[in-house]
Amino acid sequence: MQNQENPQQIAYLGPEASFTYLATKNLFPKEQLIPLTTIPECFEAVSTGKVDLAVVPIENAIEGTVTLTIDYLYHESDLFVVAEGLSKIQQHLMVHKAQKNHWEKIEEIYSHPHALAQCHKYLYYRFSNVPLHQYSSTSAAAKYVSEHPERCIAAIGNTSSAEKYDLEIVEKNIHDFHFNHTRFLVLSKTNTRLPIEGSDGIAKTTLMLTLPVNVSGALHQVLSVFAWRKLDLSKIESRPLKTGLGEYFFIMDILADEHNPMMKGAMEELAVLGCTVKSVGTYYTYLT
Ligand SMILES: O=C(O)C(=O)Cc1ccccc1
Repeated sequence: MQNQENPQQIAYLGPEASFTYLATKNLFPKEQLIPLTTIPECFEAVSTGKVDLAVVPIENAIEGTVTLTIDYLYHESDLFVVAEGLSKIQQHLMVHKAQKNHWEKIEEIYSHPHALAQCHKYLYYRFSNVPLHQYSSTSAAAKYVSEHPERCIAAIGNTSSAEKYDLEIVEKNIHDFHFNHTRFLVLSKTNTRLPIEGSDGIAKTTLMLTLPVNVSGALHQVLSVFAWRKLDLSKIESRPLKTGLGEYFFIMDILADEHNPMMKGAMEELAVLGCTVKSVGTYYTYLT
């Protein structure tokens, strides 16, 4: 995944030291990394060819799906997923060093919405009356705190952010559940998966699917297409089609290669059942 003579340009949800940055740096240690402010900007940078690839968060073990990423994948782009990064996530409370002796009187807390949600119980019991502010990333929040030494405010994020923006970590591991991992997707304009080397070697295919309208048992039929072929689903989730209440598309992760004959058969059978189905690619998982 590296090319020293002609480095690839890889966009990620920045700024530097975000969780996405750490995953991206791990996946692409030799490439040129480009921080962008939002997930839609990452999609656009790949779609318009400004960068070769982009890395965005897709799902957290505590807080669930990053809906913006799923929705952009379905509604707003024709991009493919070419790899997945899986990272352990540890959230810490940090303040400006000038405020380190007053941190128990914090007046405002800043972070990415997923990070705030991962620490919901901690914040509820420890800082119940303190306003929470959503920021585009945990590192953007840390940067903001570093730029306001006169204010008794805090950010929630990782150790790299604390180091990069010279903040003091005042409480460690404040996420509510010990098992805290996030999946990140590597997006590309072409359906060319990253090499199997360094990955877990298990092919995963993500499908986006809509059911035929007003067919009783349609979801049951879809599931049986995979069940009798013994194709293992690792995820199924519905999201609004944005055309009306009760209208959804489904995201399904199948632990099989899209070129596997059983998968090809499944896709054909789904079409015959009246589903619209699109594969956004088969890819491998890399621990980051
Ligand atoms: O805000 C960040 O640092 C991100 O990269 C997004 C995110 C937020 C919380 C957990 C994992 C990723």
